[in-house]
Amino acid sequence: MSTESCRILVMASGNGSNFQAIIDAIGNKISGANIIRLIVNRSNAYATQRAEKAGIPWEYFNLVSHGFQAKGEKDSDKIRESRDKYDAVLAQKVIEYKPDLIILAGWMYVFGRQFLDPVDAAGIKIINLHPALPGQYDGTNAISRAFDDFQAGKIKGTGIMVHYVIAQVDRGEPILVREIECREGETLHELEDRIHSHEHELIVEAAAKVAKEVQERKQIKTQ
Ligand SMILES: Nc1nc2c(c(=O)[nH]1)N[C@@H](CN(C=O)c1ccc(C(=O)N[C@@H](CCC(=O)O)C(=O)O)cc1)CN2
Ligand SMILES: NCC(=O)N[C@@H]1O[C@H](COP(=O)([O-])[O-])[C@@H](O)[C@H]1O
Repeated sequence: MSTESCRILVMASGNGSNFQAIIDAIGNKISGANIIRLIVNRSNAYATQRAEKAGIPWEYFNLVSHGFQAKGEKDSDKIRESRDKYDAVLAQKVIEYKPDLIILAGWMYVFGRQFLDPVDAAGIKIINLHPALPGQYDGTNAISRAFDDFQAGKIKGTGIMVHYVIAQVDRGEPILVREIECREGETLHELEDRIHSHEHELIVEAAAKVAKEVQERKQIKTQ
């Protein structure tokens, strides 16, 4: 029986070290899956270099650079309108590539329903890597916020998770969660490095888990 491969599309905004972890795991820790494309929203994202080296097609698609929002726009209604238009076009773009799974690996843009609803209707799952425990430090700068709270004696540790993506930021169902202790005397940079090394493991574990579920679902459909 032919095994249907899970088609993975990755979205990133920066360095792409988690994207690299996924690339390196394809064919071993992540079986029956292939990365069909990378989409970035920052032109200087090093993740694009990683895609080039790996022979993975990539493209840059940005809210301002591609004409959806005027540079420096401050009007909230215009911003909402431009984000909705960007989301709708991005959704159609992604759907045309026919991924089974979208992995947000340091994708620093909040999707609205104009993206989420069409992608969901197309049966495409979206998962996100976030450097915090469920319900803790939603949004950006999660590691530095946890570091500050540890320094202030408010927490003893933090963690990371991979979760399904829903409209409410970082509140989707967790897939995998890993607690990470904070250490006295550790610098923010040292904590960030330690967390990133755990992330590279967790993102691969989560991608493998979801890709397997997708494969099984596709095999059932072909029977
Ligand atoms: N609808 C959802 N969109 C996204 C989710 C999600 O759970 N639901 N996860 C994020 C990833 N993320 C945290 O894990 C995150 C990334 C970025 C932001 C944010 O505030 N972005 C700002 C721009 C910030 C910047 O450019 O530096 C914005 O979108 O205006 C919050 C959370 C991905 N999307
Ligand atoms: N809220 C989302 C968020 O903070 N994501 C974080 O961006 C970094 C991307 O690193 P990378 O570009 O080296 O993969 C990772 O630490 C990831 O958890």
